Amino acid sequence: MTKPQDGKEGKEKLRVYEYAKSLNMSSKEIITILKRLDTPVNNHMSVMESGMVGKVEGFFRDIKANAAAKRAQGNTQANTAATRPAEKRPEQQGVHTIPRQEQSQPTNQQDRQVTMNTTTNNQGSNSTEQRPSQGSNSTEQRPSQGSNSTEQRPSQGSNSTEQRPSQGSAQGRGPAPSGGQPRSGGQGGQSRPQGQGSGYGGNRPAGQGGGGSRPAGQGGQSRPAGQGGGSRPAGQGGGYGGNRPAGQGGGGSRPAGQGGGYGGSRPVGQGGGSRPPGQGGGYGGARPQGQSSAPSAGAAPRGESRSTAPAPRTFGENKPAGGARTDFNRSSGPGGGAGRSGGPGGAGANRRGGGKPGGQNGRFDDRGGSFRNRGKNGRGKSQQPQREKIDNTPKKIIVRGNMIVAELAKLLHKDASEVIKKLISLGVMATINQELDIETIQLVASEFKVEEVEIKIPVEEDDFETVEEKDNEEDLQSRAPVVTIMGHVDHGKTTLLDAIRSTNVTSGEAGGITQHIGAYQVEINNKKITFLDTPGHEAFTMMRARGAEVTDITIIVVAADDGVMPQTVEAISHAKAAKVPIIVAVNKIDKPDANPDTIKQELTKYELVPEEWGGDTIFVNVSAKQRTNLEELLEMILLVAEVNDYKANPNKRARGTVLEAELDKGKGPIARVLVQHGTLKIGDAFVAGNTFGRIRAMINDKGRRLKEADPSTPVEITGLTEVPKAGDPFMVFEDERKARAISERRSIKQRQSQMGANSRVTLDDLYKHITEGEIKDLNVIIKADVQGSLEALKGSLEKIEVEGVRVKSIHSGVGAITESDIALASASNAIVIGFNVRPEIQAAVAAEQEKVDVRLHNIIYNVIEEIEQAMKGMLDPIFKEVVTGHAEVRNLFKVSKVGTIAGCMIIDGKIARSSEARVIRAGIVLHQGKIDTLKRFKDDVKEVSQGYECGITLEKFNDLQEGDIIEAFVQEKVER
Ligand SMILES: Nc1nc2c(ncn2[C@@H]2O[C@H](COP(=O)(O)OP(=O)(O)OP(=O)(O)O)[C@@H](O)[C@H]2O)c(=O)[nH]1
Repeated sequence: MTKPQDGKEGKEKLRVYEYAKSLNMSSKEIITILKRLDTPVNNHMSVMESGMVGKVEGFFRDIKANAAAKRAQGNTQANTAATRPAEKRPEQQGVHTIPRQEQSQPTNQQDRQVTMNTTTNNQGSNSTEQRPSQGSNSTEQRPSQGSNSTEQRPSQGSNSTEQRPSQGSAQGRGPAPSGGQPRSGGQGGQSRPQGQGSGYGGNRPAGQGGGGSRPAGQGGQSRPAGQGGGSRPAGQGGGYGGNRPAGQGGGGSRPAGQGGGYGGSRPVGQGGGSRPPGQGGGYGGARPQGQSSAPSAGAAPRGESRSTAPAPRTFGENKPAGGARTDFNRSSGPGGGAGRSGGPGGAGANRRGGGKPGGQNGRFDDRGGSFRNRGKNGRGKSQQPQREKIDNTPKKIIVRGNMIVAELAKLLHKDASEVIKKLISLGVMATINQELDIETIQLVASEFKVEEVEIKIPVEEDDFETVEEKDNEEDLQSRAPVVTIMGHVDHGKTTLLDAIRSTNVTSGEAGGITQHIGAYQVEINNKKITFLDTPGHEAFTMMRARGAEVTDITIIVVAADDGVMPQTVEAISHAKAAKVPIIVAVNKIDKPDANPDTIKQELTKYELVPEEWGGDTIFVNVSAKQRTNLEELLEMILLVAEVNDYKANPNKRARGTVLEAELDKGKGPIARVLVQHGTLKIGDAFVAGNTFGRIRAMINDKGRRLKEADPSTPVEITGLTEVPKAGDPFMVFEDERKARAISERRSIKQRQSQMGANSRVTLDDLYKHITEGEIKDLNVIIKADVQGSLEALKGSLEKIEVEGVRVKSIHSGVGAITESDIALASASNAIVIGFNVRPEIQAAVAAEQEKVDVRLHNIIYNVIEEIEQAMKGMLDPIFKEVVTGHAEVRNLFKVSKVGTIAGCMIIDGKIARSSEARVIRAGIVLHQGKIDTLKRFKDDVKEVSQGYECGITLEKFNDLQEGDIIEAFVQEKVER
């Protein structure tokens, strides 16, 4: 006997997936079948060991055989038993009866077994049906059966394996009288002893046709003599056409129809000979074109079914002539070769290519276990109510953002491969792990006929401060403006705040003792104004740097007797950077030397031009001390507020900003917050920064307990679990649990981001920001040692323009770089340029913390070049200055020939003999050069660390003074 499979295997290693592909099946199906056949494999890459192919083919054959047998059985029964109406399962009708029969037949005992089997059955039956379709009438009937099996049986489900077997036996044909033909349990694919049943190939070693192994006549037992293997020529084994020697085709010898199953697979001409083309039930199809056709006809006893009809579904048709589809088929293939293993028999056959027989091809579906009708329904069934392909595609899907193909497939109840195919048809080459954007998801969903795709992008509640809530215009109501008072030291900010607070308390609360809660409200003309209690631009900018935009209006206080001072200018810069309207309060006009007009004049330099001079800045002359003109100032604030129309929606959960917070011995953590949106209520669960809590109590600036606080109201709250920070965002959530979860996630995120890179602009990544369009202006803060350098530098920098990006000086001043400069840079995404000045210690620390880029220079040309190159993306600093330590000059010793020796104390870090040094006096760099000598007592040393005294002399510089700071630094190579 030929063992086609063997032959094939001999050529090359056949892997499961290849084999599956050749059968147009999935690897999973083959793996499942192999498992059932007790020859499990690991995965789709496993090699199909010798014999496996045969087993699988046998398995298919058996299925075919079963189907054929069933048919035969049906016939027989029809003839005989009235009891078995089955036979008459004409298409539809069979329905009723058949089921019973089958069920009745083989016991259900083993049933249950796997739907797969059932499936198989179906297939078998299907094939049968199809044939019929092609073939004569009888055929059709069967089909019906087939169909029955498919759909109805399901119910029988149980029948599965066993039944078939029974059918198998049935195939044994004829006799299989009483359905009982006891298919010996054996028959059922797996359960059958090898070779028995009409030989469900399954157990049989590949290539051994059932015939071979079957004891004569077994096919057994059930088969009537002649039909079963017995009658078949050796090797033909139950219908394994393949095995049959060419020409032998069981067909001939087989009683009609029986050969059934196999015929198809037989090599051309062979089995065919005897069978009518296409008959071999499922197999006919399998035959390479032409081959099958040949003989066939008539031969098949059941001429009916197979009869003429060209193997209908046969794959054969689709396949290239002669070429079998499956590998094995091929092997035996074309040559019409004698027995190719009927091979793929039934199932296989069904599947092949177009091959799927009239659609019925059943398919094993391990998953569902159920039979899936794939193709179009076979003709044979034409009249039968086709079973609707179950379309389990959901009508609506909810998309919560991008997802990968596998996730989408799951959502659509599809195989990933189906989705991938669809994507390819849409021109998108995707892999199973490829992420799809929402648009593509919608497209694919519509291709699968999903009626509705709901997009639900979850709101990023963890970063609630970044979420801008849009309110409907009709929900908005006017709110009090929030005002911050800024100005130079001693110009009267505090006095002004106090004066306003004490003279303009809300009506009805006059005389009430105001509490310090970070802000307070006054009322004038029945309108409220909220003043932030912490004057000064540092606090203001600190808030901004933390992302809190609290202030609506700023009041710059300038003492009329003092004029515009450095901090006045800073305050103006900060207010402008925040794009907040400015009102100038010229204070201390009660003083005899007060000269408000000079102030006005000076401020025009900063683009603050009074209205009477054609500008748009409101100036109000006041005396905080004597409470003069305070009302006018308040009215001006209301005027600005009116123009800007500050509004908020009070009818939603509250959001705001923490103004101050502390741990109170009696109350625990308390926070003073400004409600900015919505209404805050007692009992509300909230998150403040990285902490959370539930409002236990609220008091306002008059010390009164409140139950609710609407927009622009400052309140002190208790009920926190920890102390938040000033500037922290505050928001109410539906419950405490959620608030806790969010606060925890925020803490984690904050820790992570602190470890991560900074997002502030630096000269090193400036070009990237520019090219990405993130930057339109390069904000700079310039500090210089003298006004002249400052102006020169500022003028030169503002002339630079690269690719439409310009340098914008948001603040400039004379003196050391202060913490306030860093805060402003941080809040305004600016870089700080120091010309011949150094950062104050606190400023250096703040710059480090806030990741503000501070560039220190002493040659204007270098500054310009550095900025220009950075803007062109050419900046490639190779070295970066690293300050290693500072020494304070405590004593001076003048030694002739040596020069001035500075007796120093290392106040931080260390100073190495090899490092460079600069001399700083009051924040100004006086000298920069090399260290000449570094001694501890009389010894030269390489370096001296913090806390130790030492003697330092500098090259070419002797003009040291006590109190000077010697800063040591080295140039380190920077990895870019
Ligand atoms: N004559 C006069 N003196 C005033 C007026 N306003 C404030 N002063 C005085 O100016 C001094 C400084 O006033 P503050 O209110 O402390 O000034 P500040 O701007 O808050 O000062 P810092 O808090 O140090 O920044 C105090 O002695 C006040 O009494 C005013 O309108 N007229």
